[in-house]
Amino acid sequence: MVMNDLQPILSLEDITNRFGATVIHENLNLDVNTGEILGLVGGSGAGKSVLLRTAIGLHKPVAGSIHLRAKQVGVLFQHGALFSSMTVIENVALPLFEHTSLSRAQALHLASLKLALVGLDQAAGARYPAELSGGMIKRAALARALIREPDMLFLDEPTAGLDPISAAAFDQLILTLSKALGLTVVLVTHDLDTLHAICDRIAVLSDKQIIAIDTLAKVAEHKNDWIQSYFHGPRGRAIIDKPPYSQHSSLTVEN
Ligand SMILES: Nc1ncnc2c1ncn2[C@@H]1O[C@H](COP(=O)(O)OP(=O)(O)OP(=O)(O)O)[C@@H](O)[C@H]1O
Repeated sequence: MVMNDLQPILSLEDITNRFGATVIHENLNLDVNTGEILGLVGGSGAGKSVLLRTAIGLHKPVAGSIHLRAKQVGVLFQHGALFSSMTVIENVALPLFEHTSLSRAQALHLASLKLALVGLDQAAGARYPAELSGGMIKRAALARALIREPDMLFLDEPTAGLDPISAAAFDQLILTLSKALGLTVVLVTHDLDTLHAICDRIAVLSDKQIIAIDTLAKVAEHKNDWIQSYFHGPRGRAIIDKPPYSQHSSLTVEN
């Protein structure tokens, strides 16, 4: 309801994570709004993946609290490879095999619907992961993340390893699905194009905390050194200075 939508779907409060003596997060706070696509950025090793794992309950912080109000969560892990010994459709259906009492036939039928949703046909579903392109594997992994009808998706570097055209197509798929299904999305990325094309807000993880969270344009104005070099280096400038995809009337993106 409206009242619930005003509440963040995810709140991380005063989170501290450490491995041995190494502190990764210290009194970190982050709110994710219902329905938004939030991009989480930060230098290598800043703790983005650990934060994502903390949010979904796979990593227990040494201090702080997590309020996750999503009814169902889907996750696409950074190295979320599909099982090579199973066909693509079996991989997508796997969470249903494991977590529901659906029959095998029912689970496979639902998996085929999810494959269609992400733009993969039956022939792709019948193949083994090694027989798919990188872009198709990402799509299959996304179908698996969607199989239990999540209202929130966590994506760890969804476009890593994709060529620019496949990455742009995957960005647009995430955007379309998010808006069509009302999904809240948190995505960890190094991809400036992704941030620019689909993220409503950007959160910057640096020095163990979220040091900025706002629109791309506003975050890029922040005086922090990492933000300046990330958003205003040669790659960042090209992105910041161009209009979002939605204003590129002639752009078509295909896989
Ligand atoms: N299970 C673990 N045990 C010990 N150290 C860990 C563990 N998991 C992560 N770390 C350390 O925590 C730090 C943050 O790791 P994390 O993977 O979250 O970084 P990241 O921001 O996602 O980096 P990248 O952008 O390179 O993927 C790193 O120094 C990493 O070595």
